[in-house]
Amino acid sequence: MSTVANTGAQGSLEKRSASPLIPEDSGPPSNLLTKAQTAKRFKTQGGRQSRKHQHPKKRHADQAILEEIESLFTRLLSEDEGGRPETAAKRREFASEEDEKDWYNSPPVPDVFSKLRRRQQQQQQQQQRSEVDTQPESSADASFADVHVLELTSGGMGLATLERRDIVVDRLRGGSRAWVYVVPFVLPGETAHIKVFRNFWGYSQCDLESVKEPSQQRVEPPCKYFSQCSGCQLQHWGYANQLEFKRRVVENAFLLAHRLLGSTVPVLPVIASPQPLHYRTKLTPHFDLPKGSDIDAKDLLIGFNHHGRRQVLDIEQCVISTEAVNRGLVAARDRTREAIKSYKRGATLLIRETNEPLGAEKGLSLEAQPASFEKSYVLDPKAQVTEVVGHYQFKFPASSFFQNNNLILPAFTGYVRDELRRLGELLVPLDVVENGDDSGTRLRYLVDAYCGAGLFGIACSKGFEKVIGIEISRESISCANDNAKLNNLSNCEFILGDAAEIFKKVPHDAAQTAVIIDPPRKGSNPAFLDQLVGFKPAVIIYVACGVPAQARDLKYLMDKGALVLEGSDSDCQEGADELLGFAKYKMMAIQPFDLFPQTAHVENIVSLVRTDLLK
Ligand SMILES: C[S@@+](CC[C@H](N)C(=O)[O-])C[C@H]1O[C@@H](n2cnc3c(N)ncnc32)[C@H](O)[C@@H]1O
Repeated sequence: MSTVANTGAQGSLEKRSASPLIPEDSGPPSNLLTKAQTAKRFKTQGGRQSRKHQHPKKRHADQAILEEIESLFTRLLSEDEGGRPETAAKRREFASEEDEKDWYNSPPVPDVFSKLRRRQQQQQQQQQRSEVDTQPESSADASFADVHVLELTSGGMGLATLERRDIVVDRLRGGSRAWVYVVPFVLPGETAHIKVFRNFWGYSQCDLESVKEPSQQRVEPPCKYFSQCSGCQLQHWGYANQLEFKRRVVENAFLLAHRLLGSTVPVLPVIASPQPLHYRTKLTPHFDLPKGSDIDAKDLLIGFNHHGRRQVLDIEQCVISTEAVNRGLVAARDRTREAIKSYKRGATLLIRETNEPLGAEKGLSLEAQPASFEKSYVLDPKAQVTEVVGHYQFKFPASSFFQNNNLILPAFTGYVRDELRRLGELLVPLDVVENGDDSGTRLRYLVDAYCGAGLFGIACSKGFEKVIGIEISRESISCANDNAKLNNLSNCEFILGDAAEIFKKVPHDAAQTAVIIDPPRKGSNPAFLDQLVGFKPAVIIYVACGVPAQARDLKYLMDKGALVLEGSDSDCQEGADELLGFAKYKMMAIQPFDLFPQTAHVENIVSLVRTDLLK
């Protein structure tokens, strides 16, 4: 099978391979980020710290890609040595800052833009000199190459090198380094023909021209827009392989980026979405309308960003979205086209599925009711949407936050509920501590921080005396309180505010309290985390849609001494938490979930317990 992603002149490789593409005397890009820079990355997930004084190629490079390259090299070395990642630290450093700059300033591929300019100039000169031979210079172009894909980044981009894996490992072992090509829509182990379109500090961004040696794991993408639409990254990979890839993404984020885990807490296999297609309950296609343009409705492009172009790709159907959402997409496109004259600029449309339970009496719990729904869609952002998760109903405005894969939500919330029960049983029962008898239960209170419309607080409320949620969106908090009433729950209260403030408002004994946190993709922040471990809840369940940010937050707790790894010295410092003013936690499980099949996104749930309360 050979996939052609782009058409374009096939470049000659002879010219390129004649010169040494990878400098012999070169070291790995091990010092791309200093410790201080890494610390500053806390502020944003992407680590966009001030780059004013950096070299332009480094300033514009994607820091996340640089880290992934670093992580890949570290792993290649450690795998090769059959040992722990730490062994990679043996690599030779650059001799000097100048040495480092020189290497990054002269990538093994020439500056593609200056080359293009030179070629244009040559062509002009040639045309001026001779009117007879107008044949342009052959498409021999050093920006084409065949590369070997070693791995995918957490965003699903291939990291490839000119040489095969074993030669790259040899180079790394010898203290040398390899230039990396970042290529979309490829798989590990494949050989791809690529075209470089931009060079950065240590890597080149490429278009995929064709797959020369496909992986056996490659499958036919189910969507005709795949490789043009920027929405999905993994449709060309079998679903089981996607799941294993996501497990490794979590493992790498924890184990390698932050040396967080040691080998004591394995990352569990990813829990799959019940359906790898037709699961998405919300779509937000958009269209552009340049100022003053008088576009014909039939020519209007409505869809998603075209991969690698500043252009909208017209999308008629989306295979990862539900059938109701696809019906809504048709209606939204028609409606927009009909009303095109009323738009002055482009806009983003909203399509959201709503699941009205059939036969459910309004305001009653759905317990014991048949699970049949009328699935329809809404296009108005203010329209009320209903979702049913297990025995609970949730209502919220179409534009506000709610998880977008409702098929997996019973398993997702059920896992958190089971984890609360399981961890509660691992703790010393309350009355043993208080009265010396063992009849009491430990976890009586639940805090749901970043609670949205109350999903986790409500779904896990059973068995808790009191649930308190906090959320910064006024709209969501009002929905959360309404949802508690809708489900006849009198033990739930949702408060408007910043999550970092919640612990001042929790009147309950921390040693009997579990906290669920589910922050946005950028993760939490030191203010919240300090208060969290200062409050000292018995159990913490951290739900994350941004795994790198989650790993960073846990590393913060580890550096602070609040998260201890099994066997580490701080594990045995009895009572130190009393002096320090925060509790110490142990990681009990790392469970990823696949809420977004076919894309590179992964959700991850980490469970922590207070070490001094463990039986
Ligand atoms: C990933 S969503 C999770 C919502 C909810 N747990 C769910 O699963 O439906 C994150 C939520 O955090 C809220 N949020 C963001 N920053 C916050 C802050 N500083 N304090 C409280 N809530 C915040 C957002 O409004 C959003 O509803």
